Amino acid sequence: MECLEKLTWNNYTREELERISINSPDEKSEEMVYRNWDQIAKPIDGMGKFETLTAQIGAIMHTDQIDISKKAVIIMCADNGIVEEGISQSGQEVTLAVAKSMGKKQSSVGRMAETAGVETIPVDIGIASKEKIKGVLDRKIRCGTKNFKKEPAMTEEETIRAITAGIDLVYCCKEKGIKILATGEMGIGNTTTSSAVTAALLQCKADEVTGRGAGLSDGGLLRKQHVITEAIRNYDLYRADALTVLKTVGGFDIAGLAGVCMGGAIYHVPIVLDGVISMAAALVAEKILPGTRAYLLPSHKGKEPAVSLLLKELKMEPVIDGNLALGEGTGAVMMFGLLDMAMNVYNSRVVFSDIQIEQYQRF
Ligand SMILES: O=C(O)c1ccc[n+]([C@@H]2O[C@H](COP(=O)([O-])O)[C@@H](O)[C@H]2O)c1
Ligand SMILES: Cc1cc2nc[nH]c2cc1C
Repeated sequence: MECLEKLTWNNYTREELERISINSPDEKSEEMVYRNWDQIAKPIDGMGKFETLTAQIGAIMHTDQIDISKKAVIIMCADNGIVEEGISQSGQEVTLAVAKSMGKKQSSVGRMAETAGVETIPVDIGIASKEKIKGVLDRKIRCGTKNFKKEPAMTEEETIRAITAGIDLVYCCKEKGIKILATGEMGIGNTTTSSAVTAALLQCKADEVTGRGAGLSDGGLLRKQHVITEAIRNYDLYRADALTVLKTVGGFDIAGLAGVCMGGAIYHVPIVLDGVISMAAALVAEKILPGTRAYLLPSHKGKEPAVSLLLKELKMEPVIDGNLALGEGTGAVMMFGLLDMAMNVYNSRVVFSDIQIEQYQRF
């Protein structure tokens, strides 16, 4: 646990961060996982997407002897200055309240994690309060971002510190014996920042990617779309690089989660993505460190409109299509439950000879 108590890394400069190179996952291990699945007494490809996902996990871990028994969800909690513009149904105080509940393992993700046997790691990366929260790791960069309608949300130095915190947490979790991680977040206003980042990076219109978030009136939705459109125009974001987009209209939570994605790629830890905020962070990570995508697994196709475009861009096909819009890492933790079932089949090694049947051959 000690490693998790404080940041163990120095911060990067932009140049140092961009110079990190990501290796591809191990194709031999991937092939071996597929071969093992074929030996199990079941129809060929019977486990569908779970065969692909577990082969990806094997490739990331460089083994076909897959162990994902120890799992955790890293939940980046932060506030967003843009909330001043009336783009969320909820007030900023909700971020602190839910983070406190997470510290007691009582929020939605806490209950789901209890069912799935997953550790929750809530992180204060920028909640708008000076309060130390029990059960929540302190990686606060600042008490909330600036209102991006008026000025960039973060400085470049703050953005890179948040990314570094995410990378560092993956390292600490790996040291602790955690084999696979999920991403989660809590932050009122973060569907606005995620939609803005997505629109800028995918060069699409705000109304294509902007939804009602945690529940928003028709008027609120129009305001949200307008704020994003104006920011893209005023900061010329269709022509900006990913780090600039992130610092201008993103948030500490998205930056921290982009760091978690990068950490997965650097330390060979599979990262299961949650909803729209996690996916926007994944896109940022892939743009800054190409190749990161291969270390990321989708979990669910959520309700926010940006999700479809993000999934297409990241070339991901999630298993769960639940219209979820909860965040906190709930969809990713749900996916852990399904992966555990798939792994139980895989590791049981009940092969064709066990049931006195000749193994099917692929044709
Ligand atoms: O994960 C998602 O896809 C998702 C979709 C809609 C809302 N949320 C959660 O709702 C909060 C953001 O909603 P909003 O309307 O304040 O931007 C934030 O705490 C997210 O965890 C999350
Ligand atoms: C209560 C509440 C809980 C949440 N969890 C994630 N986002 C949230 C938004 C609200 C409003």
